[in-house]
Amino acid sequence: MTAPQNKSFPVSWDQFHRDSRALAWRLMNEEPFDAIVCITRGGLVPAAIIARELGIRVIESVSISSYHDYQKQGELNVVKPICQDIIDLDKNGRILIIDDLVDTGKTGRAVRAMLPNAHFSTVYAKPLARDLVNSFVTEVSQDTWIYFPWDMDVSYAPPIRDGAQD
Ligand SMILES: O=P(O)(O)OC[C@H]1O[C@H](OP(=O)(O)OP(=O)(O)O)[C@H](O)[C@@H]1O
Ligand SMILES: Nc1nc2[nH]cnc2c(=O)[nH]1
Ligand SMILES: [Mg+2]
Repeated sequence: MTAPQNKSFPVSWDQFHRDSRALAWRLMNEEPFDAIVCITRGGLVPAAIIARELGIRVIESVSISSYHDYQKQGELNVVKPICQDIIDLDKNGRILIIDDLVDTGKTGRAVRAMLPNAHFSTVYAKPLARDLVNSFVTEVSQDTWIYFPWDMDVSYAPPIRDGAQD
């Protein structure tokens, strides 16, 4: 159980695109990769952006779910495992694992165990799991919840003097 995540970090589509591109720039130093394994669902969007920037056309997914009740993490459930062809490719150490973020690190650790030689990258990282990833773009504090553009909608914001929250 981690501290309550009572700060918020909303991310727009523009910002997420820019941050994912920044990660692709960093990965230019680690190339070449034979394939991307994205951790769905959150890893799908950054994987698409990075695949485009680095010219990677082999994309596999591994589906892990553990946040069954909004911010509450429960038991880890591997909904779709990685196919054997990709596990075999890991021997060459040229697989890139992509996710949107690491928080406690529980999800990332499970995928790391499946592909021990892979390079693991996320767009955002919280301190508890920062050392688990080989590269990331932005660190946010452990008590912050990141809101991704696909989880948000445009809505009315009351004026600051009427008690708007930041
Ligand atoms: O480091 P952890 O504490 O394990 O949390 C990180 C994981 O949590 C989120 O996925 P989630 O389980 O919510 O599923 P989703 O990607 O399908 O939204 C996020 O996309 C990461 O995969
Ligand atoms: N959207 C979102 N999902 C998460 N899963 C674990 N931590 C987070 C977070 O900060 N934001
Ligand atoms: Mg996820």
